[in-house]
Amino acid sequence: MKNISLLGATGSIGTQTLDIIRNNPEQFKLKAFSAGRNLDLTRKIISEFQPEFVSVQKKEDYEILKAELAGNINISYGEDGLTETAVYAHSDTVVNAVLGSVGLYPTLQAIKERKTIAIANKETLVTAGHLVMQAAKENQVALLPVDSEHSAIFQCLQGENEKNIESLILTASGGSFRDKTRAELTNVTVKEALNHPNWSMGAKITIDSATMMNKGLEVIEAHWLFNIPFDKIKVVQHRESIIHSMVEFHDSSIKAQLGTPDMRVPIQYALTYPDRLELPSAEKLNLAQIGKLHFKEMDFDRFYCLKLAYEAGSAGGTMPTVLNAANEAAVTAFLDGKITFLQIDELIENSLERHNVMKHPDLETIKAVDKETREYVHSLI
Ligand SMILES: NC(=O)C1=CN([C@@H]2O[C@H](COP(=O)(O)OP(=O)(O)OC[C@H]3O[C@@H](n4cnc5c(N)ncnc54)[C@H](OP(=O)(O)O)[C@@H]3O)[C@@H](O)[C@H]2O)C=CC1
Ligand SMILES: CC(=O)[C@@H](O)[C@H](O)COP(=O)(O)O
Ligand SMILES: [Mn+2]
Repeated sequence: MKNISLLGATGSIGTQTLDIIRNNPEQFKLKAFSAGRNLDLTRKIISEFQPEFVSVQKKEDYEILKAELAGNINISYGEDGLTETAVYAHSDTVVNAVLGSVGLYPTLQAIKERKTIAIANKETLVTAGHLVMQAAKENQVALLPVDSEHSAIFQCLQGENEKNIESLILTASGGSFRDKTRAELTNVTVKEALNHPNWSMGAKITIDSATMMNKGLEVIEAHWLFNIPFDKIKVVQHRESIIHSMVEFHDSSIKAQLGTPDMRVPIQYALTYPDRLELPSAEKLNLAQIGKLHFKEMDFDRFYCLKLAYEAGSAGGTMPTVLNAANEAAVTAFLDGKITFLQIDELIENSLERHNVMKHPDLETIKAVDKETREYVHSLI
């Protein structure tokens, strides 16, 4: 039995994780979870899973729940509450499915408590991958990828020696606007941007997918998870999202992991690794029915955010922290209707250009750079 703390239970990854827990009561028990502002779903999760601990984002929601639940469950709130969820004493496994770099500190604390970490929250690895990987190594904690591309690479690497890797090849669907030219992006709407061709996901990652920043964040995530230099991490456009990613070896052999686009597969694998469980509701892949798969070279001028991410990742130090914070602030502004789609890359590029990189930043420096970058982006909007 795995006892689970779930960060971001009310989100897209969070609710799919709950599906897996629901369908495998002998294997998994939800001990603690965090939510953001969705109180209705929070109540439903408490009622169905009867956890011991819950945390919400805001104090006012905490007060409401506290009155309703009358001492039957431990409740907390805010960033402290997220960390309390992550380090909850009766949990051995943390699924980090919260959104954004707010997930960094809880992850570091959970690692110190020697919890196994299933990580979907890529912003945490982009913001301070060096701190997370160092903490995981020092505490001998497993960091299991949930992101579909990284799960694919992780699966391809089973039984392989990392010294034989030639390159990692991440696949990119191209997102909502993949068939538009850059000029055609001038007047696109939030509603259009939220219409991903293959995946049903939270709003922020769907916009990241449309700008191709999602793949940029994933390149940096892969660099940290698999300890591979940036010049050995490639991206290829693949519109069907059937091949989730590949590993090329020195002898020119390439291994790929395939499947229909369903995040429950990588979530479940992170929870059962090195074993597997059945997932009866997952649609089986029928290649004969699909007939053709398509691949295309990445165009770095068209998908400018991917270029920015490679540059920030290669510069290292605090540069990826700036990339992530500027992107989080710009995407929120786009979703709120305050800026246009093409202003997202502009704001990120401005933030990167003015930043003097600091090498080997500690947690306090990371937090300060993250905060200062968000303030800078807000000052430009
Ligand atoms: N969705 C997907 O298929 C994939 C997602 N990922 C990554 O997983 C992470 C989660 O993505 P996704 O599930 O799509 O996102 P969602 O927006 O659907 O869910 C985010 C979750 O985090 C909570 N949350 C948001 N902000 C805060 C905050 N400041 N404090 C506390 N809780 C907060 C939300 O609460 P509430 O809704 O209650 O407000 C919700 O539970 C991201 O890092 C994303 O990049 C990676 C691969 C695939
Ligand atoms: C499901 C998942 O892992 C997402 O990160 C997905 O990969 C987004 O697709 P694209 O970024 O390739 O459009
Ligand atoms: Mn992904």
